[in-house]
Amino acid sequence: MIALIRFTASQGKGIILLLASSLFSAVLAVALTFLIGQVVGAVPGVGSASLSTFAWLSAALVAVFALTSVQPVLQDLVTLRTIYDLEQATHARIVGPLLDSTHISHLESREVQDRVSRAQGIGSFGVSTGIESMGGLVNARLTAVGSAAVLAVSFSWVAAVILLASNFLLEWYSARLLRAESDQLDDLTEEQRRYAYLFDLPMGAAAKEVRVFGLSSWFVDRYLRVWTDAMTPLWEERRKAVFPTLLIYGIHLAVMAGIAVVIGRQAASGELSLTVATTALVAMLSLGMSVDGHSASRLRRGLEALDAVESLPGLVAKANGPRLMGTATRTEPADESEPLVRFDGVWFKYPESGASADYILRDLDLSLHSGEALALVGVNGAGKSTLVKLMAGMYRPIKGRILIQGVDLSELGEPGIHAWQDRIAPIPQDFIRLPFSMTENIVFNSRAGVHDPDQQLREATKLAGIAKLIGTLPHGAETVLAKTLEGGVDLSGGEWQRVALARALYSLRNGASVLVLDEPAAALDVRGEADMVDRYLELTAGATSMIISHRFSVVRGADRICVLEDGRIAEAGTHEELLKSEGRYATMFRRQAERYAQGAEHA
Ligand SMILES: Nc1ncnc2c1ncn2[C@@H]1O[C@H](COP(=O)(O)OP(=O)(O)OP(=O)(O)O)[C@@H](O)[C@H]1O
Repeated sequence: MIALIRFTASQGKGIILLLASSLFSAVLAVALTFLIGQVVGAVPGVGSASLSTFAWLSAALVAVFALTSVQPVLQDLVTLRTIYDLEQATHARIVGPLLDSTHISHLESREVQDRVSRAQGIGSFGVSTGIESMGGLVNARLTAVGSAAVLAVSFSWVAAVILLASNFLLEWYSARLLRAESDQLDDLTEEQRRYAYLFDLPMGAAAKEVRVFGLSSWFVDRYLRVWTDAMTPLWEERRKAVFPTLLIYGIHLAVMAGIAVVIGRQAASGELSLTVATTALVAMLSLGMSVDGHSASRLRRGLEALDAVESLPGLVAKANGPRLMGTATRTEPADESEPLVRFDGVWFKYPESGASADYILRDLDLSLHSGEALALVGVNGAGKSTLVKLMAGMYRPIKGRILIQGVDLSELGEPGIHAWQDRIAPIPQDFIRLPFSMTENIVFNSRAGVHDPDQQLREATKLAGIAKLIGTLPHGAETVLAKTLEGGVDLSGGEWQRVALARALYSLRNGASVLVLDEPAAALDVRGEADMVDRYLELTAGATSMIISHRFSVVRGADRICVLEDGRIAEAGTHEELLKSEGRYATMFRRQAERYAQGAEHA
């Protein structure tokens, strides 16, 4: 609770307003109780009060009643503002540690994913719902205390204590019920991710395939099955709880009815005046209805969500291995003779792949020299993309070192790794496709400080072969690349690949010096591929480059080609040298060349 208040207080005055508003609401509830009794007792002809006293009391009652009616609207305004600020702050605290790290192991960690789900609030019971409930709970508690005091003073402290005990029983029970339910939901974070994924997929990434293969009903069926399987135990628990719930609520109602009967009898026998009887009855009703097990449970969930938010940075750090304590930020050469990148006896397998999984890279040695155009080939799953991710410092080797111009990546602190990552201009296989303009897709936000960014953009798009395409777009380079947005267009896979190439070339002209192309021609047609081959040297001019491709036409122009096999570099040399040595490369190249030749014959 203290943590929640501290967190809310850190977001500004919202918490003070929220608590003040709850206090005001409780004061109004008690005042209403008191005034109803007084007004009834002062009705002309019933009590001894004068007409003017009755009029004043009635006016006060109407005023309090009016305030009671307006108060929820004010409370909503305060709550909405506070919740809005809190949701933003919570979101920033969740996303911050996930995005801040230079590594990405945490994004593949199930433990981190579960913690993120909890931080966001499972079953939508998050930090902000907890805060919202805190207001309701404070209100309920103060109303209960005030009403119990009025009941004790006006009627009987025994009745007040019994009703408080009944309230407590009811609250304890409903809180227990909700706790059991939310604990069950906690165990379902993976299932929730699975059905959320199945829900999004047919409307997003797999929209086209789902339709072409007629998978719509299969997806709906699958989604419902996963969802039903996940929810069935929850419903079963709810079903089992029906009878005990009726029983507990029945006891509570019986207690209230019992007190009402005693008050009524004492009023009828003249032991209680009409004012006191009415005050006691209203106080009893107000106390009996101030039970709020839901707010208490939601507050507990909010605290748990806050706990998850606060522990997330530690868990992210744990998933990425010991924190980078290195202080080196330099990635400029200490020794000019050192290669730009050197893998030195590197062993690697993915952190989440388990102890029994085989290593993907095994004692790998590889150097990439400044200004060199290096190509990496190997069969599917050989570990080429993995090697690039390691080179970019997104994962750490399990054994061995990766040196950047003589400096071990593990000796660089986070700023050093950031600086190194800034020097890499990549086109990964699953490159980013932003639903923004063509310009934003290429330059991101890096126009500031760039000399003549428009000219640079023109050069990059020309070199990537999309200058003509931009000319045909309705708003030129400012056209939004998403059909679902107004004025937006959809690009073909090959066109997107050229946009990604333009992005890499633009960043190469603005500080980056290492071009990494992972299957850059995968979506290009024959002419596009030939064009890329012809201009390979032009594309990589002035840069150090690493190109990965299964298309040998693309890699043959590289200064050096390395064959990755069984986790290490099995062969290395120029295209001609490797052909001459009649090894693995030569076999793969000839097989592909034959297929191309056969294809040409049949064409
Ligand atoms: N994030 C990951 N977590 C666990 N295993 C992974 C992950 N990414 C890749 N792998 C596994 O690592 C191995 C190497 O994958 P990688 O993508 O590096 O191969 P590749 O040589 O680039 O393959 P391709 O030519 O098909 O692109 C594969 O067995 C793959 O299943």
